[in-house]
Amino acid sequence: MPGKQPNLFAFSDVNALAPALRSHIVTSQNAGLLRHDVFKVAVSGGSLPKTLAQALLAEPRSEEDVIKFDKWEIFFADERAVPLDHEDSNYALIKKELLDKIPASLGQPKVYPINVEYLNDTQELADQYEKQLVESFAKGDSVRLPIFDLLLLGSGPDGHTCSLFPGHPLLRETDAWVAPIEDSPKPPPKRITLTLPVVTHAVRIVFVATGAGKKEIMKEIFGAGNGLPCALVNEAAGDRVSWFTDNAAVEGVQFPRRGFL
Ligand SMILES: O=C1O[C@H](COP(=O)(O)O)[C@@H](O)[C@H](O)[C@H]1O
Repeated sequence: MPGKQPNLFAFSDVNALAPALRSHIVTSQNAGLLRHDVFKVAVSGGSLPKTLAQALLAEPRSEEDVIKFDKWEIFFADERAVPLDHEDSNYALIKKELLDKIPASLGQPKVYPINVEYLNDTQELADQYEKQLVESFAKGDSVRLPIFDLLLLGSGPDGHTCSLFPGHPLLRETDAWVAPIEDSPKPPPKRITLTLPVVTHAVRIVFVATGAGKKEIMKEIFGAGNGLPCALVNEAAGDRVSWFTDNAAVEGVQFPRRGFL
């Protein structure tokens, strides 16, 4: 892998991982607030929200460690074309795991769910979500891409991230910021997702991958020339990417660059 390499932070377990993940997120938050007085973040579903909640709902260890939720704008890295209270909804998951548990004293984030009026037309669902991004990021100006302060992503056991799946033509999308997918190999089939250029242009990108079930795909992602979506993000974004894993997920994985916290 040429150029700057992604960082890897591996921990004994999720309890050890969570405080380090929090520090990384807080650093990103504080940089975002300095830059534009807001913290623009996109989150994934799957196994991530639980770990994220463990990290973010812990007591701050100092004044610099405070999560300023009232300054957060939370978008979805991908979402399934289902109602917001459906068991497959990424919004429902993050709401249950995190949003509903944020103490009022910490302030509440501005959250951008999909517009469920368009569930039957995934192209329109994606276009409407992109419109929300345009309103938030461009504010009347013309911008080529939305630059998130932070993306919080998962990696599926097939190497997918967001709803960008291995070998799918959507990986070649260069114009749209948000795209529909109607043939997701992982159910449910109809979804929308941030596209690869949006993902790779974020200021920082975090992957959280835990458990022995991720070990084999982690070897592939960090192997040569596999074209897996997670590997494409690593290649394009280099050291703006940080992987937070437990030891079980990275047993036997050769990392070009191992970080220490
Ligand atoms: O379908 C999805 O899967 C990925 C990975 O999920 P995980 O449970 O293996 O962590 C997730 O990041 C994505 O948001 C979700 O829609």
